[in-house]
Amino acid sequence: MTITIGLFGFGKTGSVVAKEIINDFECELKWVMRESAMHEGEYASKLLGFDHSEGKIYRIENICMDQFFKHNRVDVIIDFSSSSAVNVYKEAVKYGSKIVSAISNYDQEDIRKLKELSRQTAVLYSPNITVGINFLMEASKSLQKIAPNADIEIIEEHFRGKQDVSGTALRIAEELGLDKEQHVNSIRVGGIVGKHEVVFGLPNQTIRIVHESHNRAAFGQGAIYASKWIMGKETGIYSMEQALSLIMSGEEDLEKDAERFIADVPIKTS
Ligand SMILES: NC(=O)C1=CN([C@@H]2O[C@H](COP(=O)(O)OP(=O)(O)OC[C@H]3O[C@@H](n4cnc5c(N)ncnc54)[C@H](OP(=O)(O)O)[C@@H]3O)[C@@H](O)[C@H]2O)C=CC1
Ligand SMILES: O=C(O)C1=N[C@H](C(=O)O)C[C@H](O)C1
Repeated sequence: MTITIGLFGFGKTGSVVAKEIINDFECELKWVMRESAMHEGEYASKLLGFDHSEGKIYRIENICMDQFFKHNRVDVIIDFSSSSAVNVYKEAVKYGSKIVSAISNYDQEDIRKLKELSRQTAVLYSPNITVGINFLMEASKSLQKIAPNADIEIIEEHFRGKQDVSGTALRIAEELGLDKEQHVNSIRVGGIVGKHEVVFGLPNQTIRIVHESHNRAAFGQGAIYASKWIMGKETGIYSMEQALSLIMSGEEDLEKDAERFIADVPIKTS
């Protein structure tokens, strides 16, 4: 069964996520929503070098919310745009769409609205939607149990233009019971896609657990994994940890799932 997807955001990350969705045989990109008029009415697939037409681009201010979602219903909305988009896709939920939000730093009112939507549909929210960062979180929690007296610092590194503190790093601090203001250290240099390091300081040695996203395709693969997982879920709010729980518990073979992440998925030609 093909999963139909509506994508919010076609920027640094959304444009790469769109390519991953188009490349996935089990998914169909129905539309892309963006803020500016750039490429409005064109197809994301054509802009990304495909021959076929998939993922028509719309400008958010030019759509009639209710009519658009009524006539362009999708199974899952994936959000790589901004905090405020939640005010828009609440209309889509009326037509049964589920939500996978990757927005890393919601403002308080918008995160409340997102949680409100989870009363009507299944919502998965993750500030870092890669499979690997969830392994880092589990490993860090395990190490903290083994070495409860270690000093712990979190270092997050991103591209120079990233304004906000990494939502992932804040989540890691929360999971480890650390003061987010005191123990998250941000570095902004060059074009770093995303690196998170948890440093455990012991009297005579240091242990570091590091996750690095080398390509924004990692976020697309994580969002697609989450979209496939959420299809079978009832109304409620979910995390990426929950979506990966079978893999994390060893009950599911990552190798089997890793095919989605590491195999060269043949590009659609039709
Ligand atoms: N959870 C995760 O693992 C990850 C999360 N992120 C998060 O994804 C978000 C986007 O990151 P990034 O791609 O670097 O940002 P960019 O600024 O490069 O792209 C943002 C995109 O969203 C569009 N946009 C902004 N506001 C709206 C809106 N209200 N409705 C529809 N479209 C909108 C913009 O439109 P236009 O192009 O027309 O201006 C643009 O295409 C950030 O919150 C970032 O933290 C990023 C990577 C991984
Ligand atoms: O803005 C980004 O690009 C990223 N944001 C997320 C965050 O703030 O944690 C995740 C990823 O590291 C990339």
